[in-house]
Amino acid sequence: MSAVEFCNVKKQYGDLQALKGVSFDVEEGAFFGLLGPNGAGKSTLINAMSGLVVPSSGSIRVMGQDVVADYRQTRRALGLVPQELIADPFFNIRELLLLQSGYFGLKGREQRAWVDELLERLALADKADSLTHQLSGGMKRRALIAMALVHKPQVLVLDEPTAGVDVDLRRTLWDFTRELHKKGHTIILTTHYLEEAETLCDRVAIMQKGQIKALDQTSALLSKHAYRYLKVVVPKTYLQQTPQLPQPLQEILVETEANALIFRVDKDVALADVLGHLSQAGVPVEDIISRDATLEEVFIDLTADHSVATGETAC
Ligand SMILES: Nc1ncnc2c1ncn2[C@@H]1O[C@H](COP(=O)(O)OP(=O)(O)OP(=O)(O)O)[C@@H](O)[C@H]1O
Repeated sequence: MSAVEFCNVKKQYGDLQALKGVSFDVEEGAFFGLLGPNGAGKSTLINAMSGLVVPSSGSIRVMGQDVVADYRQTRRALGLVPQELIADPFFNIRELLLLQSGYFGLKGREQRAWVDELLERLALADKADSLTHQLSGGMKRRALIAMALVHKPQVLVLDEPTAGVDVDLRRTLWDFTRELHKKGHTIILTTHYLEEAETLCDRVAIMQKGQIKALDQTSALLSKHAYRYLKVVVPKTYLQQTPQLPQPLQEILVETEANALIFRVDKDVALADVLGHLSQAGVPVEDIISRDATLEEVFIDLTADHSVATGETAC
C-alpha cells in the first residue's frame, strides 16, 4: 500500500509555478528521500501534504485519505518536522508536548509516559522545563521532532532536520529515525546532505524547478549512472611538477588531490584504454581504485542537465 500518493500536484505563486504537476507514490514503510537544489519545490510539496499549503490543482492522499477532504484523518497520520520552531514562548517543552498531544485528543497517564519517553530518547529530559527561547539550535530541533511524534504518526516527514546540526547530534537523530523506521513508520526526508540520503534512504526523488527529475531505488540510481570514477594514486612529487596530461585524460579529469588524479570514465569505455593513456603519458601509477558514482555525483549530473524532466509516474 502507498503511504502517500501525489497526483499531478501543481502550485502557483503569482507568476511562479512552484510545482508543475508532481506525481509519485511513497510506499508504506519506506525511508524516502526528497532531494533537490534550493527552490526546487520540496518544502512546498511537503507543506501541501501537511495541509499547510493548498495546491492549485491535483491531489494528495496520505494513508489512503485525501489531505483536503479528510484533513483530520491525514493530520493524525502525519508528523511534520518543519525547518523552524514556531512555538509559544510561554510554555516549556514538556507543556508544549502535552499541549500538542491535546490537539490530537491524547491525554492521561499513558500519553504523559510517552512524552517523557520522547524527552528521554531525544536527550531533552533535563531541558523539559525550559522555554523554547532558552534552548540551543540543536535542542530546538530535537524539540521539533518530539512535537511531531507526540501522536505516534504512521508517516514522519522531516524537512532538513540536520541543517546546521553538529556531528554527534546528527548521529543521534539518525539512530532515532532509523529506530522509528524499523518500528514500521514511513519516513520522508528532505536534506541537502546527500551522503546522509545515500546511507539512509532506500528510495529517492530528485526534484528540480517544480518537477521530478529522477525517482528510483537509491541503489538503482547509482548503478544506472553512466560513469564510474577512477582514483589514480601517484607520488606527490609527480603532481608538484604540474604535469601536462594528454587530451583524452585531460577531458575526463575531474579532480586532483595531493597524491591522486580522479577521472570520470564513461562505463562504455574500457578501463584498458584509460590505462593505456596513463602508460603512454608516463604517469607513475602507484595504485588504481575504481568506484561507482556517489549520490552527490549523480545529483550534480542530473541537476546540471536542464532538459525536460523525466521519471514522473502517472497517477
Ligand atoms: N509563500 C510563498 N510565496 C511565494 N513564493 C513562494 C512561497 N513559498 C515558496 N515559494 C517559491 O516557490 C519555489 C519553491 O520553494 P520551496 O521552498 O518549496 O523550495 P525548496 O526545494 O524547499 O528549497 P530549499 O531547499 O531552499 O528549502 C521557490 O521559488 C520559492 O521562492
